[in-house]
Amino acid sequence: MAERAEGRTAAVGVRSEVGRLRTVMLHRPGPELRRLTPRNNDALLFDGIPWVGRAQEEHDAFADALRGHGVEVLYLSELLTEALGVEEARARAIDLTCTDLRLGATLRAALVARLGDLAPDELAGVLMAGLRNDELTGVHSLVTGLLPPEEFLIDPLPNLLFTRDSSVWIGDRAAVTSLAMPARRRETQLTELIYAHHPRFAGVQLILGWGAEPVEGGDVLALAEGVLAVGVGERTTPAGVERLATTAFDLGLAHTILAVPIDQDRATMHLDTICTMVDTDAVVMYPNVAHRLAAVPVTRDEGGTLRLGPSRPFLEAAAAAMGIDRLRLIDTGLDPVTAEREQWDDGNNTLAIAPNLCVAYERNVETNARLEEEGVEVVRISGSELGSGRGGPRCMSCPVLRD
Ligand SMILES: NC(=O)NCCC[C@H](N)C(=O)O
Repeated sequence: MAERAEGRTAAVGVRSEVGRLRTVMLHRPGPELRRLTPRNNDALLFDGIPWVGRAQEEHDAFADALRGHGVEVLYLSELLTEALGVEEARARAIDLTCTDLRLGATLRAALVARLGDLAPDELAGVLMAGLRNDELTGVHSLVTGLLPPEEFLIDPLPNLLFTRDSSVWIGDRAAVTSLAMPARRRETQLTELIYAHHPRFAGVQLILGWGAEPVEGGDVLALAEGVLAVGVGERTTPAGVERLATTAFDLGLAHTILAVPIDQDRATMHLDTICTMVDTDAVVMYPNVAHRLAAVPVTRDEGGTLRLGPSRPFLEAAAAAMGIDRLRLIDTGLDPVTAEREQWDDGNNTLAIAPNLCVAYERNVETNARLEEEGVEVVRISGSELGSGRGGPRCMSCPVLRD
């Protein structure tokens, strides 16, 4: 529980994937998406050039669907702007942004001064959308003179949309993650500023932190109280799992971590691209991997040493760690081609609002139909533009409070 500045108490904490969702942090896509071009979209981890206005409409509908189910929606950009009203946060933001070695001393000094003159909302805007060389007028340095006009002096962060990855609540702690891909690394500086300085999160203790062994929130599933599944693949590394496990055990936040090796592919970049929970004892999973997904239980012995158990089929290992007889697999039963198409379009990336109630992209018609046949109510949202960044409803949401 955290004390708000004005003395009221803001509830925080996540101990489940499916407990009723009370508060969530989203990021409404903004000017940072307008930075995407056919020349930079691959490096910026988008598979196309989204129509920004339509992406915003789709995102507004997503947020409305959540509010319609009683969920409080916090926006990352608003939290960031408010956090930057705190002088210490502002100084740190400018300092971190301007350490970039591409800048050189002269330009760095000029940028520090220029950013220091901005109001909190303007500064937040630059931190999110970046700054092109030709947008910095009136500064003459060797670096600005030699760099092409379209070069970014501060990189844009179009993947802020995927708030799932840049922080994750484990119990009542906010874990600031450490993102693997260069295009996303700076995002966690912003989430750290929010949690460290926004009055809403006063008193919340942070764990992990940016710039360390990679752990991404999309790989972390809170299967049950004290049990986390953590994907190990393109993003979260074995060393990241070691740090997460050590931290969670030290703080009594978990007793078992299931390390789940996943293919090192873009299509399966995070565990939540192939498996999400839809009930306290049920998951929906990409059928093309369901038969071979395995988990290695990580525990700690009394001497404090991390211990790896034998690798077992994921469902078995998860049920054992959760202390239940069986973790049900909602088998989408799709033929491999349809399954592959719908997985690519984040059909398995559902966001639970409550047990047996989830948000999913409408385009994954067959996966959604199977979920409904199994008694899971599906709130459908459009994601034709949002999906071009390869992320679905779970990726686009960071739960801050769940029952
Ligand atoms: N949890 C998720 O799977 N997040 C989706 C992240 C998509 C983003 N374009 C990325 O490549 O990191």
